[in-house]
Amino acid sequence: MQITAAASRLMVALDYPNAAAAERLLTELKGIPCYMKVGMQLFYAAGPAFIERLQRDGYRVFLDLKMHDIPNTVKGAAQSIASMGVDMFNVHAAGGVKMMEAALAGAALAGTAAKEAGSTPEQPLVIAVTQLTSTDQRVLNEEIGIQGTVEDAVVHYARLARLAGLHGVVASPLEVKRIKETCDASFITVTPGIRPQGAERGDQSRVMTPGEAIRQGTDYIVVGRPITAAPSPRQAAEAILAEMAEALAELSSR
Ligand SMILES: O=C(O)c1cc(=O)[nH]c(=O)n1[C@@H]1O[C@H](COP(=O)(O)O)[C@@H](O)[C@H]1O
Repeated sequence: MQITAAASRLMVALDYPNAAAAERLLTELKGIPCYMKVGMQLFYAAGPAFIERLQRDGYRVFLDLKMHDIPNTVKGAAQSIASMGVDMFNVHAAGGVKMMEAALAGAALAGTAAKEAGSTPEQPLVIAVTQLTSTDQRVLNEEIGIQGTVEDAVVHYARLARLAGLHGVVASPLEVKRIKETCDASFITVTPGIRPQGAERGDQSRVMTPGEAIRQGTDYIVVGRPITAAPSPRQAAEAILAEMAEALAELSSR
């Protein structure tokens, strides 16, 4: 039971160069009812056909294209994305409130068009990337040019995303508690930067283990290389799910 609950909060990042490579992981993970995240690498190579393929297998899909452009362009792109029927997509909060509102407006237009065509689609969840989990304090202050702490910068963007009417944000698990306190417990947090004990960080700066992230109260964890680069992706995913399930059991017994 807890494993199924854990799987519904796990988003596997399908960061692969083509559909065939992603297919191999899907075969490995067959039967695990997790979310699948399609990012720029796979989407630019495999396109909407791969989204449809995931949907045919019943997967929920997070299309992670991190849009950041003028509001009119984002509105049109959001309409195109939402018309694929994905469950979630994202934009950069750095694009500002008007741009985030435009993403919602574009998604709504896709919903209206689908209704006129006779179907009743669910509106996708639209979330905003705050500060990338690869960004550390030095990069934020010296390169991006935002002063103050990473946590304050993340919370500032989370506030803007909420103001724009978005459903949630992408942040590291380290910021989840403050985001939930500031915005609302129901404001969704999607947290990459997940590294099981002893796993390589790679380019991630703000990291936590799967269990710790769940204990922070995050809604979804995003995991790529700790699963996709593991000798046995299935075993790696099952170990992560077991860790998540244990943390969920602890939370529900509190
Ligand atoms: O929007 C995202 O999904 C995202 C935001 C962020 O701040 N950090 C981040 O790592 N991601 C994505 O989450 C995944 C993390 O992958 P791993 O570092 O391999 O676990 C990648 O697909 C990233 O593109």
